Amino acid sequence: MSANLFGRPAVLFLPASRASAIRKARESAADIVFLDLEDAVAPEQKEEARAAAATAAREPWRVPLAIRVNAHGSAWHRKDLEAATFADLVIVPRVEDPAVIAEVAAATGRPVAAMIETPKGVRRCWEIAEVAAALIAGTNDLAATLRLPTGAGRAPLTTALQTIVLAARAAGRPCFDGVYNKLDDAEGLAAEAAEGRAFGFDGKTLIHPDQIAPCKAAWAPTPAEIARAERLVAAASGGAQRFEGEMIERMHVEAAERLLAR
Ligand SMILES: CC(C)(COP(=O)(O)OP(=O)(O)OC[C@H]1O[C@@H](n2cnc3c(N)ncnc32)[C@H](O)[C@@H]1OP(=O)(O)O)[C@@H](O)C(=O)NCCC(=O)NCCSC(=O)C[C@H](O)C(=O)O
Ligand SMILES: [Mg+2]
Repeated sequence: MSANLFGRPAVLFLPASRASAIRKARESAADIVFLDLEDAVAPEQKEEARAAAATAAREPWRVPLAIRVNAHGSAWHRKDLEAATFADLVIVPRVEDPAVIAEVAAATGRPVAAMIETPKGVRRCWEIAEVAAALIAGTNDLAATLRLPTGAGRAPLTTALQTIVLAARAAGRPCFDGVYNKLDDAEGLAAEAAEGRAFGFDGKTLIHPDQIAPCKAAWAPTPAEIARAERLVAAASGGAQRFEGEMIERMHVEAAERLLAR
């Protein structure tokens, strides 16, 4: 499957080593599932996780199934690529060089998405977006590599997040926001998801099934947005005009049509 990743806001990560999570993900309302072989899996479980990911990826899924391999240059990367040949999409963490994407695509024959999670990755984000199937913000690693103090929040990440969205849009690729670590804070998750949508991301990566519904709600157009879009499309005359006290032009009509199509 060469999956269309647009219009799929809820992207669920889970450790491939955790069988119960794979079962839960299959039954969940996630729009894309990422089986992780990297940071969610302890070194002594890498082999087992790789085998489980390959088995899961061979089975049919209702949604696109991705495998996140260990970083290029790590001890596990090469073997992970063999498992990833069964997935719809391969995710490569800590990408800093577009050549890595080309190499992984050649080795697996699969579309390859890049995680941007270091300053060097942000610096080459534009080139990476040209060859990657999607961009994903790795906000934990970004915070770590920037040496942000605990609790610094997202303000110091603004330039990186906006660069990821700009690079993805310039290349016509989908892009996904980073994860929200606080498992029991549905309100905080909803706020961060709304912020991600406002930034321009196509969706958000998630770490627990309980985060799926608030994420989908954040990306779903509200009844008020839908009603306004319907009125705007009906009123559109082709050029600049007054609409409910605001100027609208072609791009506003196109945005309203996109929203209605969703
Ligand atoms: C964070 C967790 C370790 C919490 O686990 P736990 O406390 O055991 O959760 P629960 O008791 O609430 O679990 C209840 C059941 O739900 C299943 N479950 C839990 N999480 C998931 C999931 N993500 N997907 C599917 N199913 C899930 C459990 O298996 C339980 O099932 P059952 O036993 O049948 O009742 C855990 O939630 C977790 O591991 N989350 C994902 C971690 C992960 O994938 N991390 C990698 C991505 S984050 C990252 O690295 C981003 C990036 O790289 C960056 O730098 O920012
Ligand atoms: Mg990371």
